This record gives sequence, C-alpha cells and structure tokens, in this order.
Amino acid sequence: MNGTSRAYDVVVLGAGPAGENLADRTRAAGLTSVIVENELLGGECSFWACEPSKALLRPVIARADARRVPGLRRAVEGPLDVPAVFAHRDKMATYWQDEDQVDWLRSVSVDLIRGHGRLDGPRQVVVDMPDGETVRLTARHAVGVCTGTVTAFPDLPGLEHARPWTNRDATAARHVPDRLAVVGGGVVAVEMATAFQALGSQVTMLVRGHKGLLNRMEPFAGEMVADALRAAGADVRFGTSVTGVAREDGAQSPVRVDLDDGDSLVADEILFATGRSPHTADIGLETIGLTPGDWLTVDDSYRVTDVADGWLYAVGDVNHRALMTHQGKYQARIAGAVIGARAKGEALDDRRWGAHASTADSAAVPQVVFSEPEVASVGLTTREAERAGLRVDVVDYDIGRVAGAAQYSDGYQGRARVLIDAERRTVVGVTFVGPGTQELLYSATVVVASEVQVDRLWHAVPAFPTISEVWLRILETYRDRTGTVA
Ligand SMILES: Cc1cc2nc3c(=O)[nH]c(=O)nc-3n(C[C@H](O)[C@H](O)[C@H](O)COP(=O)(O)OP(=O)(O)OC[C@H]3O[C@@H](n4cnc5c(N)ncnc54)[C@H](O)[C@@H]3O)c2cc1C
Ligand SMILES: NC(=O)c1ccc[n+]([C@@H]2O[C@H](COP(=O)([O-])OP(=O)(O)OC[C@H]3O[C@@H](n4cnc5c(N)ncnc54)[C@H](O)[C@@H]3O)[C@@H](O)[C@H]2O)c1
Repeated sequence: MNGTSRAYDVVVLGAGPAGENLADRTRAAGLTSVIVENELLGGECSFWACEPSKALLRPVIARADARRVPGLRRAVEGPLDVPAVFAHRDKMATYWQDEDQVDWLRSVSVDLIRGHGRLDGPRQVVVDMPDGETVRLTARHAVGVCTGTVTAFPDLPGLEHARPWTNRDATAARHVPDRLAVVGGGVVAVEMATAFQALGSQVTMLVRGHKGLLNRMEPFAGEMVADALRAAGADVRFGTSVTGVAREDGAQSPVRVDLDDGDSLVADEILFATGRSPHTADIGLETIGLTPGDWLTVDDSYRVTDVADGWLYAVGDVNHRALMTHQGKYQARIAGAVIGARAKGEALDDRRWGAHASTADSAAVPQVVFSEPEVASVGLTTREAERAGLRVDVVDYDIGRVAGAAQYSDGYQGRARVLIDAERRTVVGVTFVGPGTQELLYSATVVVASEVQVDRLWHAVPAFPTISEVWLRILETYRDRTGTVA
C-alpha cells in the first residue's frame, strides 16, 4: 500500500471531539470524509482530560455536598475509597480503548486511517501508518486541522530529568502521591489540586503572580475556590515561581522544587498545569508557508487566515479560541456546515448568530470548573465588559439566601453575578459559584445566547424550591436598583 493515494471531499487531521464532529458534520452535509488519528479516537478529552478528571472529581464533590446535608453528614465522614475511585475513572476513560468510537465512526460512514498525518502542500495530506506504509490523501474541498494541544512546559533547569506530571499522568494516575506540587493556577491546576487533596495527597499549589486562581473568571470565583482548597488542607501559595526542579537521587527519589524566593520544597510528584501549546510542530505546516508550532489563526468560518484559496480549516483547541470540548464541537458544527455550503456553492448565512457564524465563540462560551465549590460561567466577566467599553449593570446575589439553596445544603455558600447590558437590557455575562451550580449553566447560556431582554425573564418561572430561583432574586435586585418593573 506504500504510496497509495485516495481522494475525499474532506480530510480531517485528529479525532478528538473537534475532529470527530467535523468529520460527522461534513458527512451529514453530503460530503465524503476521512479522519486521521495517531492515538485514540476521542482525543485528549476522552482519555486524559475531561472524562477521567471528572470521574476523579465526582466523588469529591458528592462527598462535600453530602457532608452539608443534615442527617447524612456522619455517613460520609470517612476517606474516599481510592481504588474504587480509580476503578470508576478507568471505566469513564473506557480503559483507554476506543472501540466504541470506532463503531460510532463506522455508523456515520466516516473512514478512519490510523497513523500520523501531515500536510504536504495544498490539499494534500500524507499519513505515516504504524506498519511503515504511507498513504496520500487529496482533499477536494477542505482539510480540517483538529490536532489539539499538549502541555506547555516552562523552560526550567532540571525539568527534563525530573519526570514532571502532565495532565496525562495526573488523570491516569495509578497512585496518590503523598506530596503533590501543582504549578499553575488555571482550571487544570484547580481541578487536579481539588481531586488529589481529597484523595489523600498533601497538595501545594505554586501560583505565579497575585491575580488569584482562575484569573480569567470573576475574581470572587478564584477567591472562593482558594478558600475552600485551603480549608481542605491544601497549601495555596501566590506570587511563587518555580526556578528549578531536580530528582535528587535517581528515579524513585522525591523531587526538589526551587522557588524564586530562595526557598525550596520537596514533593513526590510535580504537576505542570501551566497551559497548553498547539499540536502543530509536526504536521507539515512549513509545506504550506506556515510556521510549525504556531496556533492556527482562523476567521469566523474557521478558515485559516494565512492560507490562500480557503481550503484549510482549523477547529477546536488548535485555533486557540476557546479551549474546551463543547466549544470545539460547536466550532465543528459551524465549520462543517460552512464547508458543506461552500462545496455546494451556496451562500453563507454569516450574520450574527447565523448558521455559518461562530458567534458563540465571542458572546457565549460556557465553562464549568469542577472544583469544590463549583464555578459555572458564560459570556463576559466584568473586566471583559469594561475592556470592551460596554456599559453594564452588575447584579450580585448571595445564592445562600435562595430557599432552594437552603434545601440543598446546610450553610450553603455561593454567589451569583449577572451582567446586564445597560443599553440593550440583555444579559451578557453570568457567573455562579456554589454547590450544584453546574446544572444552572445551561439556563444562563440560553439567556445569553438568545439575547432575550431581561423583562421577558420574569415569565421564565423557576421551580420552587430550587437553586434556580436565584434568577428571580437577580431580577428583583436589578428592578429595585434601576426602578424598572416589567
Ligand atoms: C486535565 C484536563 C481536563 C479538561 N476538562 C475539560 C472539561 O471538563 N470540559 C471541557 O469542555 N474541556 C476540558 N478540557 C479541555 C479539552 O480536553 C479540550 O478542549 C479538548 O480535548 C480539545 O479537543 P480537540 O479535538 O481540539 O483536541 P484533542 O482532544 O487534543 O484531540 C486532538 C487529536 O488529534 C490527534 N492528533 C494530533 N496530531 C495528529 C497527527 N499529526 N495525525 C493524526 N492525529 C493527530 C491526537 O492524537 C488527538 O487524538 C480539559 C483539558 C485538560 C487538560
Ligand atoms: N472544566 C473545564 O472546562 C476544563 C478543565 C481543564 C482544562 N480546561 C481547559 O484547558 C485549557 C488548559 O488549562 P490549563 O489550566 O492548563 O491552562 P490555563 O491557561 O487555564 O492556566 C495556566 C496556568 O498556568 C500559569 N502559568 C503559565 N505559565 C507558567 C509558568 N511558566 N510558570 C508558572 N505558572 C505558569 C498561568 O498563570 C495559569 O495560572 C484551558 O483553556 C481550560 O479552560 C477546561
């Protein structure tokens, strides 16, 4: 088969959530699609990110919730059953096998080629397969790059020999280290610190700068999460940078972590949760005039901007727009529809919120941080609204005062913030922090994406007594402040 050539309408590189959805959506548009994958179908999300990490966190969150329910507290006083948690994690990561996804791909009539794919000039992809064979693929309409990201390590002395943990080591861990150092203060750092502290590690978080945890979100979110992590026993240090790491006496020894204040600490493992780099160093970008290792900048139809003739698309993490599975899948749905329409010579509906416009990427990206307490947000933060020059009313509410929250748990602590565009009277941003708030997020996303006027929300009646009555309290607070009664 060496040197075999095949032609498809669409060639997709990478079968993570973005690639799988792009292949399916283009196939649904009547095109032939092939997907190239060199590890497991499902990508980082299924095996080393969303799925296993949420499986590690679910018992942590459920136990914390149960401990706040009178009558239940004593039943959940003990430690977590670590082998059972790991066994559940293994199941949720489908034992690092991808047969189910292969079956699904077959059921939607998308071809699969296993191997490492790389661009080789316009519309050309060469796949190096594990058996040494190669196949050349020609894309009649589009190539979609969906190769995702890898951990971005800082350039530190000693790192190479210190066997640092990435998200893969943490989410697929077979043991709970006694002492775990976590570098970074973003979502991966927070979630993994939450999980491992509860599983029995003594966690030390090393966060450079003083902007707090989760610093792309409303500041109160990071503050509440940091307080809770400290209450759980984690050592959360701000303004602390790592200057070097070393495994002192060989493979089994602990790691020494040197800090910029001249201090050092010793840990059994060190997790680097210091952001992501695009997985583009080895995909032949140089053959089409792009720079290997760069993020792929796209327009609002996900076409790579610096490539002539509009045949190259980049979807998911690799375009650096919003590094989350659901957003990559959204992008794939839009890009797939765009590729389908262009292939048929149809006009695009690229008006705001049109079928071929990536509007949600900038207006309504939802995110849940599965920490304890949970953080759920969509749309703008106060800081982002200010930066955009948008005049907003900022409405805060203590979720603990909602009847449903008192039912949910004793001493419920949570906070909601809703940003209302003062001119258009639409909701442009929502942040909830507190137990059970992850399931409130879709309501907030519908409100933001539908750009419904706040007056109409009085008719969206939340059931009593649920936490969702926070929406009513927000409306009342806004009414009393602005004197507007619908
Ligand atoms: C610890 C952790 C937890 C997370 N939790 C969540 C969460 O709860 N919710 C959420 O929404 N997001 C979460 N994310 C983010 C989420 O994992 C990513 O946004 C998502 O995986 C991106 O999907 P993707 O398809 O763009 O890329 P990926 O999932 O990275 O998939 C890319 C695929 O391309 C393949 N590939 C790369 N290069 C080639 C090549 N040359 N040839 C063939 N195949 C190739 C890779 O093997 C991989 O399968 C988490 C991330 C981390 C690190
Ligand atoms: N539940 C979820 O939705 C979820 C969960 C995990 C990850 N994700 C997504 O995956 C992506 C990656 O997450 P992440 O936490 O790795 O990245 P991030 O960009 O969210 O956070 C990186 C953190 O590392 C710090 N950092 C960067 N370089 C550093 C350095 N040299 N030294 C010390 N600290 C450094 C940053 O200041 C920041 O605190 C994010 O976009 C996130 O949204 C989503």
